[in-house]
Amino acid sequence: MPPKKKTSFPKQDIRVLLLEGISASAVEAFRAAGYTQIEAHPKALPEDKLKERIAQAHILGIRSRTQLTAEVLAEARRLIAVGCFCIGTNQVDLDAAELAGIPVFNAPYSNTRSVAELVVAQAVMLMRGIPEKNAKCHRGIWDKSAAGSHEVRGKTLGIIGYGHIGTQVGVLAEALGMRVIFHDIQTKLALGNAQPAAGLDDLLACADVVTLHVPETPATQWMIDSEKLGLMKPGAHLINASRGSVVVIDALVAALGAGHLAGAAVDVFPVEPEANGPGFESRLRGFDNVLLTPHVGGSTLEAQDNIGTEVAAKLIRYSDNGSTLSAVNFPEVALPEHAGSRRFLHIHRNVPGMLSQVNEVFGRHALNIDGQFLRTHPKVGYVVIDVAADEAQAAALREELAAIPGTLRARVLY
Ligand SMILES: NC(=O)c1ccc[n+]([C@@H]2O[C@H](COP(=O)([O-])OP(=O)(O)OC[C@H]3O[C@@H](n4cnc5c(N)ncnc54)[C@H](O)[C@@H]3O)[C@@H](O)[C@H]2O)c1
Ligand SMILES: O=C(O)CC[C@@H](O)C(=O)O
Repeated sequence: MPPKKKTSFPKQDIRVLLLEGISASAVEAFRAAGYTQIEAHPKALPEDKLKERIAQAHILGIRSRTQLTAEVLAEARRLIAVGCFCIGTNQVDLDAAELAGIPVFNAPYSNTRSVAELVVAQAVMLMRGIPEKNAKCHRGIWDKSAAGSHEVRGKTLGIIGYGHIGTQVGVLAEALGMRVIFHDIQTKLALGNAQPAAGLDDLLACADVVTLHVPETPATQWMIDSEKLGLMKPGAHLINASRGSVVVIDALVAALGAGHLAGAAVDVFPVEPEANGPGFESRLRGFDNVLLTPHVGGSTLEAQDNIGTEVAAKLIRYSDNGSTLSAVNFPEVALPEHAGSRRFLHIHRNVPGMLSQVNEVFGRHALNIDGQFLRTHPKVGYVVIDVAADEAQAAALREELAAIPGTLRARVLY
């Protein structure tokens, strides 16, 4: 049998657009998989440019800066998948993407160790008063004093959000002799000697250092406000390397200004600059006892390299094979290889009778189905059908599938 050609998506026609300085390892992965149209930008694009570019892209890679709103996604007529080359996916309207038939992938683990290492280092720096001492030395002031400077050993670290990062922070902190308590909305296996706190307020009242590791959700938005900061121990420290929307900055400024908190380390901000260079504004600027970093918790070469490979592999697998395993917004289907068959992907609104209409299309062509895989979410269904169709049949079948009312995306692989 002659080798089957791809009918609707030859790889050389697939345009991959990577924004925000995604690691070169992603470009290498796409190239190694046979993709040739790969464009990588070091920055995020302004919204008007993004709308223009997303209309042409088949695969889009972003980090935390690019906002994929419903309005932007409405322009994404050709887009088959989005890769968030990071953990957070709050920058994407996941429901709108799903309803447009676009699976979104991320890298849930690859930068977690980098964040955990930074946070533990920040806890040590804050407890020693190093941010002020560093600032004073830069101004030529010698302040050799132990006042306000403490070992972390024996002190209490309170972790809010005991997930992939929070648990690693706890393990590393215990290795330094800290007592670890945590608060999470889910029941979590406590690692080492960590203990769940009786609740958020209890954690805030007990911890010498509080560190935030929650995702951005409606419940975590502005979760640390003046009331919660007021519950923290006088002289305690706050670390936020989660999302800028979790802490009310004006409230933190007030708590620091009043001397209620001894210091803070903040890596994420409610508004972050679009690109590197001047333009970072924050009321926290100018506090010697505050460590400010430009959202670099996960920015190590090791993490970025791994993320590039991991997310590119997920996008390539979906593009080549249709697997949506680990998509964050989409019915998950883990698919075998499909040598010897053509593979049709049909993404549709999850309404009664859809599967029978899909099967009727194949029935009309008197084609036997080699394999069928279906998963649904409340609003969206994803069915994959393997059939031994020739190229002309495949093109006709794809058109007929695309014409079924309620179809969101219809593709044929090879
Ligand atoms: N600064 C950075 O560069 C950087 C890097 C990576 C991740 N992050 C941020 O860190 C967040 C956490 O990452 P992760 O890998 O640990 O995620 P994760 O999903 O493994 O853990 C998050 C934990 O928070 C808990 N949680 C959710 N809502 C909560 C609430 N209201 N109160 C208490 N707990 C709650 C969840 O149950 C979960 O256990 C990410 O969502 C991302 O926004 C930042
Ligand atoms: O790389 C980024 O832009 C985001 C890093 C981090 O916040 C994440 O969500 O993984």
